[in-house]
Amino acid sequence: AAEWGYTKRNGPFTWAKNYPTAAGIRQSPVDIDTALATSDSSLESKPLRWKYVPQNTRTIVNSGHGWRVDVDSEGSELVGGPLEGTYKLQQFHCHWGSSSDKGSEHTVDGQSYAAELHLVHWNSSKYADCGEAADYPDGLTVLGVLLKVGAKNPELQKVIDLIPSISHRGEKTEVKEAIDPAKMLPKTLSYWTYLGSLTVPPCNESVTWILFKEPVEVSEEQLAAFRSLRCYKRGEECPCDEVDGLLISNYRPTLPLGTRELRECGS
Ligand SMILES: NS(=O)(=O)c1ccc(S(=O)(=O)NCc2cccs2)s1
Ligand SMILES: [Zn+2]
Repeated sequence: AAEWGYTKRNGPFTWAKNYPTAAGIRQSPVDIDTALATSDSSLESKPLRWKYVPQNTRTIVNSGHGWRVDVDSEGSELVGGPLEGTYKLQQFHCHWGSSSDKGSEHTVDGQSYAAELHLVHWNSSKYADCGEAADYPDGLTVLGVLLKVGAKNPELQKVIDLIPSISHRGEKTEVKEAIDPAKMLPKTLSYWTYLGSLTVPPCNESVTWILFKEPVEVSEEQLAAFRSLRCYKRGEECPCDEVDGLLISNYRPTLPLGTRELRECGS
């Protein structure tokens, strides 16, 4: 079957054909209608806490759908806020658009940001690994960080420096200079949280989303580097009808929140 992607032929509006969950009622991303958000004292009473081991960022890979930094989960942990138990970091990656007026997956009161960073965690209190956790409603938690155009982001620059060596699908390389995921998070830790899904096929409805309110800055040049990734393998012809197979856009448009609760913590 033709591999899913982000073009007219294989993009988000075609995914439900091969991945029926993509048509579910607990899908992500969503538009954050800030007027709908309810503040919840139980969230305020259990501050979100994380611990990452920068030396455990192992490899960066071109998945064909973007770049992804795979992490050795050991030593990491995310607890508190809406979470029961302990979650461990599995990987982090990003979504962007063909120009900086769009590219984030979540929108806030209808406003898109230039990109969105996702730190993917799995419930190590209940499941053996990320793959198993992805099949359960409380299996995964993704920390989302909205990226807006501004100053060059020094921590993300360590990722950008590696992009030329993973220009084509399937290419991967060691991350030699440790990347600290904690340094990519905003200063203020206010967030929105709701129950959703993976934003790529198989779109498992197993994600507790935690989206920070404060955007983090990234430069236009850094966004341009993301768009230089190719969605096809070296030596193969370009399958996608994207301008010479460049991954210029890899965000899923928003889905309805429906009857789901949207909670917030912090102003
Ligand atoms: N945009 S997002 O944060 O929702 C992600 C996209 C892909 C993710 S994954 O690489 O963790 N695969 C998820 C898995 C599927 C099956 C076993 S695990 S998480
Ligand atoms: Zn993502």
